Amino acid sequence: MLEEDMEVAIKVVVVGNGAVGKSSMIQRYCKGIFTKDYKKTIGVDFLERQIVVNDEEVRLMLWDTAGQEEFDAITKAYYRGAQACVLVFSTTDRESFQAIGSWREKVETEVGDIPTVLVQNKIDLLDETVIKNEEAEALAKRLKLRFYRASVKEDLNVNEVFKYLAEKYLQRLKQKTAEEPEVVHTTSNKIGVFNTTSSNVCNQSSSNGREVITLRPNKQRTKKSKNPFGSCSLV
Ligand SMILES: Nc1nc2c(ncn2[C@@H]2O[C@H](COP(=O)(O)OP(=O)(O)OP(=O)(O)O)[C@@H](O)[C@H]2O)c(=O)[nH]1
Repeated sequence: MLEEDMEVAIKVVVVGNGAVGKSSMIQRYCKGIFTKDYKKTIGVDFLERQIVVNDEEVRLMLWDTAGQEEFDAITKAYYRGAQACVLVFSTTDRESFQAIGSWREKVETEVGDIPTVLVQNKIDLLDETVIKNEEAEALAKRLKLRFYRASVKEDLNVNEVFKYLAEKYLQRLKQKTAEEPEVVHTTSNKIGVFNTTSSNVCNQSSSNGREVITLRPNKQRTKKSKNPFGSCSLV
């Protein structure tokens, strides 16, 4: 553990065009289910799951943002305080692939450089693909991002995406802690280590002057659950 009674919690934003499978990915990961129905996300939703990475208990808070531009103003506000990001496009939707650069910019403008991963979803529909493998790989290389081909439907590579992000985040956190040891004690909330002894929500300013909404869980929510999906909740 990084510190006794502390829990690492990571806010992850999942972004990309409408209907690429963002809500489905989060539902698959947190609830273990897949539905064929398409229900457009209005604004944002949020689910969470606890995992263990390198003996470290990590709580992933997955923020599902709407893909439609009409919700841009709302979703952008929710990028703030994000500590990791999943950029999603669909195998059968060329526009969603072309929009990845602009999604990355939107997130970067709000939160800077955070651990990010590029995901090509719906690879079960490879017969209908409109994106060449080389193109997708070239994009990942250009953006310097780890790239996963996934199928939420077939539950392929979904766990890997979030595990990678959690590892990457922990790596950065440890680096930061080694460089500035006091950071965990004094500004722990900003870097995702939550004190589990209190239960409240507070706002504070981040280093770039923006407001950061800090969620502090109570002790109960940090207890280990035997059911991997037991700690999911819809807010
Ligand atoms: N074949 C296939 N269909 C998928 C997969 N993932 C999601 N879908 C379907 O794609 C449609 C859109 O999925 P959503 O998860 O609602 O998409 P979204 O990105 O959250 O959409 P917005 O809320 O509009 O931003 C749904 O009908 C899903 O069932 C997949 O891996 N394979």
